Amino acid sequence: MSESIQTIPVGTSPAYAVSIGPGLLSQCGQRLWEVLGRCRIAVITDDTVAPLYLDAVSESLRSAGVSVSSYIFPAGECSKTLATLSDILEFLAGEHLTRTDCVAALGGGVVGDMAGFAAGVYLRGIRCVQLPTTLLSAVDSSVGGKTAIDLRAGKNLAGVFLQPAAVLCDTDCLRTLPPAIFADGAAEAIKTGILCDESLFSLFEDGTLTAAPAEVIARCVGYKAGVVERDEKEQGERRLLNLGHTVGHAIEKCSGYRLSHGHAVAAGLSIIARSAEALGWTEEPIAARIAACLAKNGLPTGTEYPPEALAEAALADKKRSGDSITVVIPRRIGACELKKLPVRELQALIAAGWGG
Ligand SMILES: NC(=O)c1ccc[n+]([C@@H]2O[C@H](COP(=O)([O-])OP(=O)(O)OC[C@H]3O[C@@H](n4cnc5c(N)ncnc54)[C@H](O)[C@@H]3O)[C@@H](O)[C@H]2O)c1
Ligand SMILES: O=C(O)C(=O)C[C@@H](O)[C@H](O)[C@H](O)COP(=O)(O)O
Ligand SMILES: [Zn+2]
Repeated sequence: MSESIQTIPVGTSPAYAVSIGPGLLSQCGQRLWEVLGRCRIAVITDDTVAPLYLDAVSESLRSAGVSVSSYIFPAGECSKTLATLSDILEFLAGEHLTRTDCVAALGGGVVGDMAGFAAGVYLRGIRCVQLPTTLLSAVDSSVGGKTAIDLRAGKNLAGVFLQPAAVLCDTDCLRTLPPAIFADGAAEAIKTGILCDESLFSLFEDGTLTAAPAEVIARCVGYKAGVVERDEKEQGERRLLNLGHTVGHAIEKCSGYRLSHGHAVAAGLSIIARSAEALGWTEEPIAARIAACLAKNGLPTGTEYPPEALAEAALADKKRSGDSITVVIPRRIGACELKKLPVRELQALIAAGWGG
């Protein structure tokens, strides 16, 4: 194995490894053979990623003796639907994949969530591997086993937990990302810094990623792996990973999913930081520093959708339980906490941080 590849173990049951470094897609055949053994692989990808990377993946798998087929759907959040899930499931069945076979998600978080969901329910569950190609999928969505589709009622409202059998994160893929899509990943990495690591947050403060992306990816994955090992099914601590998402998901829904997840989460992070500070819940002033960091990375720090609309959209949040909702509150950069509120107080909480 190459020296420049870092490997992070994720101690869930079953356990798996996240490999991070250059050239991994062209080595995926050999690497996946070692993890999966003899099987057929159905590669699920989108129509932006396919022309860039599908040939390299298919060729590598075939030269390792793996039989490959592929399914391509239109890129973007608007494909994260029951209709796409149904099409993927019909494809897997039409290809006669069996319980010993595997789905490979080649793409960003949308492909990862769709392919993971399909693998999790096809034949009541077959294996899945994640081949993330966006910064967001590298730092966040390829690890931890959440999969989902959006429903008319809200974001990510149906899904299953399915830990991948392996994650191969080829950092060369990040070179073809348009700046706005790179920024989406920065939003989740900045979130991770606010959750656990001020020095990770600081890497983003001058607006250019000064550390190599592989280092940032490894630090984000290392933190997420620990949280997921302790709370795989989100009974407690894992809810912290939703920092900025109660408002962020509401913004995505209000925009008709035209605003990207990363951009919406950035606005959600800024709003909740301003709210927490205004209500005296932070240990020190943090909101201006968080907003400046996000803005330096080309991300929004607010939204046009009013607090009433956001609070209404947030009623579908999975951290709601009856008349209560648990929100993630930043205390300082590097430490956050969960706070349970009556749902009726959510609009006032959002309003406290809404203006920029
Ligand atoms: N499961 C989880 O834990 C988790 C975590 C975070 C986010 N998510 C989900 O992930 C999704 C967002 O993921 P995303 O930001 O990767 O969006 P995405 O998957 O829509 O990718 C963004 C765009 O980039 C294109 N693209 C992908 N790789 C590329 C490359 N290397 N070069 C050029 N273009 C490329 C895609 O085709 C798409 O058009 C949301 O649906 C969000 O809910 C899930
Ligand atoms: O892995 C997690 O747990 C997260 O919350 C990571 C989030 O960045 C991600 O967007 C996740 O899909 C949101 O989860 P949801 O359960 O609120 O849909
Ligand atoms: Zn997210």
